[in-house]
This record gives sequence, C-alpha cells and structure tokens, in this order.
Amino acid sequence: MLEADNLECVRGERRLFAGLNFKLEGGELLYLQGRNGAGKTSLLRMLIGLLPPEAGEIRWRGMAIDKLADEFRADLCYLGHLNAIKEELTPLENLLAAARLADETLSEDDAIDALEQVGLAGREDLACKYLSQGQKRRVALARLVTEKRPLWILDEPFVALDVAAVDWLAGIISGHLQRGGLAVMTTHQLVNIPAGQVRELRIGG
Ligand SMILES: Nc1ncnc2c1ncn2[C@@H]1O[C@H](COP(=O)(O)OP(=O)(O)OP(=O)(O)O)[C@@H](O)[C@H]1O
Repeated sequence: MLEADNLECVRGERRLFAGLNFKLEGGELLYLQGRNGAGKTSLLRMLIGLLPPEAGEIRWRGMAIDKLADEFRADLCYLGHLNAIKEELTPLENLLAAARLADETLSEDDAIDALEQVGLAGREDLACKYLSQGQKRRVALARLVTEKRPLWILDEPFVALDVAAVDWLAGIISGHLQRGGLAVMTTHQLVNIPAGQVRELRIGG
C-alpha cells in the first residue's frame, strides 16, 4: 500500500500544497489532476523519493520511503514526462539498456516483442533520433510491457500518443491493476481505464 500523510510541498517561495493525504491499495489507480503549475510533477517527484516533503510522510507497505530507500526503488517503475531515451541508440538498444540499468533480465526476443506491441515493428534498429515524437514516446512506454514492479508512477503517459496507442496503454495499465499493481498518474486527459479502482485527486483547488 502507498500512503501520503499530510504532505506539504514548497517550491521556491511558493507553497504548492499542504495537508495532502491519500491511501492507495493494490489494484487501484490514482489520477492526479490540477492546472499547469499546480504541483503534480512535484508530487510525483516526492513519491519517488527525489523531492523531500516540507512536512508529512510517504509510506510504502507501512514504512517511510526514506527509510526503505533501495527496497522501495526495487518496487518502483517511474516514467517521466520526458522520454529518457538515448537518441543515438535504437529502440531495441534503449529498451535493453533500460532493463540493465533497472537490474532486470530482458531477453532480446522479449524486447523485440515489446516493441512490436507498441507498434514499432520494423523500427527496432533505427536510431531514435529519426523517430517521430509519438514513436519516441512508444519506445519509452515499451518498458511497461515487460514491467513486473508493483508500483507505477507515470507522468503524463498519454502525451503525443494517437488514439490506438492511448487504447493500448489504457489496456496495459488495466492489466497491471488486475494483477494487483498500483499506479499513480498525472494527466490532463481523462482516459477510461477499463479495470481496477480509479481514484482522483485534484491539487491546488
Ligand atoms: N526547482 C524549482 N524551484 C522553484 N520552483 C519550481 C521548481 N520546480 C518547479 N517549480 C515550480 O513549482 C510549480 C509546480 O511545478 P510542477 O511541475 O510540479 O507543476 P505541474 O502541476 O506538474 O504542471 P504541468 O501541468 O504544467 O506539468 C511551478 O510553478 C514551477 O515553476
């Protein structure tokens, strides 16, 4: 279970939010909503342990995440709003490198299969700098096909995706929730996630 207890966030001179609470169980998805600049990405950065809260605590399986450190990171899959792919590498190389960095085993066959699922068949060996924005996004999202970690934190995952890819991603997130996973996601477009319990949290009124 992921819990946020009385969180406060200050960036620069501004208090973005205070007294923020939620509890998320296996099979549940939390949609973070709010205007531009409300603090959604800041909250995600807190949830992955990159930004310490001004006040309050985040707990994973009942333990404060700053105490869990590596144990928490091993349960976490974070996809930022930037794709974090290397432009000079091919989609296949990017996917294999991401798995290695995350200390996960991923065979070349499984990586090729994941790229095919995200509609990149035939593009596996082309440097990412030659791909369109939506295709680059798909390379980043291909990680989720093979991802077994229980907690997904996704920053604007639907940006730049066409209708078919939005449906595909909604299905991948649904499958994760059905397997008892948890997900926290920021988005400006509400997408229907067919399975799992969906909660909404609006930041900044
Ligand atoms: N390092 C920083 N120092 C000072 N202010 C910052 C810093 N990082 C972010 N901010 C400010 O914090 C506010 C919230 O930013 P954040 O990226 O969390 O918003 P957001 O809700 O994700 O917005 P968007 O919907 O536009 O992505 C913004 O006003 C931003 O300028």
